[in-house]
Amino acid sequence: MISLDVRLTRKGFELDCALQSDARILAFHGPSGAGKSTLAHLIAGVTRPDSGRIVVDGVTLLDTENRVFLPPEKRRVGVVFQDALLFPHLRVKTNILFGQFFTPKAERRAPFDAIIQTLGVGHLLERWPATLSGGERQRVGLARALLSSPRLLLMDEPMAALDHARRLEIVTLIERLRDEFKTPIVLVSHSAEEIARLADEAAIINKGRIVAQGPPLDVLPGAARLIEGGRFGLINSLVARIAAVDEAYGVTRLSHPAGEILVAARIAQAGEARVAIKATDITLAKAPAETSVRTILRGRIARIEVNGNALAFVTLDLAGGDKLIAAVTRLALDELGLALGSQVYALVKSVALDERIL
Ligand SMILES: Nc1ncnc2c1ncn2[C@@H]1O[C@H](COP(=O)(O)OP(=O)(O)OP(=O)(O)O)[C@@H](O)[C@H]1O
Repeated sequence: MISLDVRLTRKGFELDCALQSDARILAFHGPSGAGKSTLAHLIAGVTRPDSGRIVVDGVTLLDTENRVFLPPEKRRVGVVFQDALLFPHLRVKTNILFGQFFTPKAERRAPFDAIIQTLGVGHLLERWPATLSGGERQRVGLARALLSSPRLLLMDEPMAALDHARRLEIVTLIERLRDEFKTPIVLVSHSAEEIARLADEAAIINKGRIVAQGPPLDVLPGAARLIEGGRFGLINSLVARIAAVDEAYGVTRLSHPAGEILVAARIAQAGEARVAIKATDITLAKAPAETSVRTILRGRIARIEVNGNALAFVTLDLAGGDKLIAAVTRLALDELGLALGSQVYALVKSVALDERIL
């Protein structure tokens, strides 16, 4: 879907990035000032590199050697930024229709009605942008971007300006866009939890370089040390089957191949639920002892990533195939004699429904 190799020098900042990806959702992640937005701007065409090449979906957007530079409006890269920039003097409907303005008629594949429906903006069409809430503005911005039948949807911190409820709404929406419209997405995000939930691949950018690329759970632990407070942001996201609601105690039991998960809430829905488990809320044990912890998952240590000096991120292969990352001290690992390949139990003190965390 995307292949790029670009260089750009600014005063005090040098970017030199090469990557290839076929991910449905590729995330750019890294510390502030690393160059994530700059890379996004290079793909969108609003910034020119000193040299390089960018190909999306087989179309060359930029090739300095051969003097190719498609201007932003010809790239068909749908752009959604933190603050959806809508034209204030145009009603919502006209703002959305503007999306296809630069798309040649023959290439206008995006179904207006389906987009309006998926994004739930039908009732907003006659409104003025100034009267919309942040979440509504974001949805209108997305509708406009999708209507351009984009080869790629570029989202730069689309959720940063939203509160928790709106954020969840947009996360769910992005999942639907990915599944229903099949538009590849590049998501710039400083939130490890957002990436773990949405992306199938993450590129970690530090000081203008891509320092790692791979499945989120493989590369996020290494990236956590680059980011202030990063270790607190690592959250696992597991899907488990709702087995029973215990009305007397107000808890819900979920069944996962690695063990039972107990959520301290009544879950009204049936079927499956997605739960969030913070890496720092996990204790590792060699055997499940008598404790108050009620979520105990069986796994094997697949990877140990030392973070700074004291802390280690331990990736477990859980029974059933999921991965789980725990943040524990290196001291504890050594004292327990835990190493690669060890069988362990992950004791989880508090499990939340994913919806509450995001
Ligand atoms: N228009 C610009 N002109 C000059 N320098 C810029 C410009 N935009 C960004 N920079 C600089 O380029 C570097 C990379 O910035 P960029 O915005 O790409 O980082 P980022 O990873 O997106 O950071 P953040 O997470 O804080 O948004 C920084 O040193 C920044 O100060």
